[in-house]
Amino acid sequence: MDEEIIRYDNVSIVFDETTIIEHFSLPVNKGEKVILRGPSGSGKSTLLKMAQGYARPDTGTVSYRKHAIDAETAWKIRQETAYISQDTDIGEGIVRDLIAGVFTYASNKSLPYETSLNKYLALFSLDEATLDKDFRTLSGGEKQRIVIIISLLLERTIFFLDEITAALDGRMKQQVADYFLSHKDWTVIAISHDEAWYREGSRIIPVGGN
Ligand SMILES: Nc1ncnc2c1ncn2[C@@H]1O[C@H](COP(=O)(O)OP(=O)(O)OP(=O)(O)O)[C@@H](O)[C@H]1O
Repeated sequence: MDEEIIRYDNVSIVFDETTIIEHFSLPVNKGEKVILRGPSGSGKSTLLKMAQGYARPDTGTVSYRKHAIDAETAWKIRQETAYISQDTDIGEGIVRDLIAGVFTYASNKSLPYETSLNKYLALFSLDEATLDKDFRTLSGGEKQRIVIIISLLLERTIFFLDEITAALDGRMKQQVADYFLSHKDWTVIAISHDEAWYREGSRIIPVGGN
């Protein structure tokens, strides 16, 4: 039987008296690859934020594994899912130290991330020398790939991806999209305008007026 991960049920949200999202409904089952497509300002990022409890609908409900999202479930969701955005402002310092810092948190401590790190660097065409650079000196595309790698090292299987390939070149857009789309068990809700995400097996969901 299909295992429901996220469900938007008749969700509406109003900001500053403007209705941004109106009567949006979408069930997302385990393993589905959902691509949200819509004009700028149509509320795509807000929908992803709702799925992690960072935004609340004015009417309707958003559920995670059949439980309406509230403060308690939001905490659990953030432990179990990964949100990656195109905002790569994750801090300063040497890349290797930044990555190590993520794994000093109690909840991530048991993950043997070092064994996977080199595999991901190679997969996304980053030199090992990148680890010894100051994060601030990396290009936008390099920063984006490091942020993606950190999320992958956390070994989550539910991903909310907000335009994560926007700063990458054509070949790398494809490489990253392929990686997320190819894992059968992973549940992915991605916002992207890049063609790399639009392919057989992806479920394209229009948001707003398109
Ligand atoms: N917390 C907030 N308070 C007020 N307005 C907000 C808030 N969050 C989002 N908005 C507004 O809601 C609208 C939708 O924003 P959102 O970022 O969800 O759109 P989007 O479809 O992801 O846009 P883009 O494709 O440009 O990233 C925008 O006009 C934004 O300014």
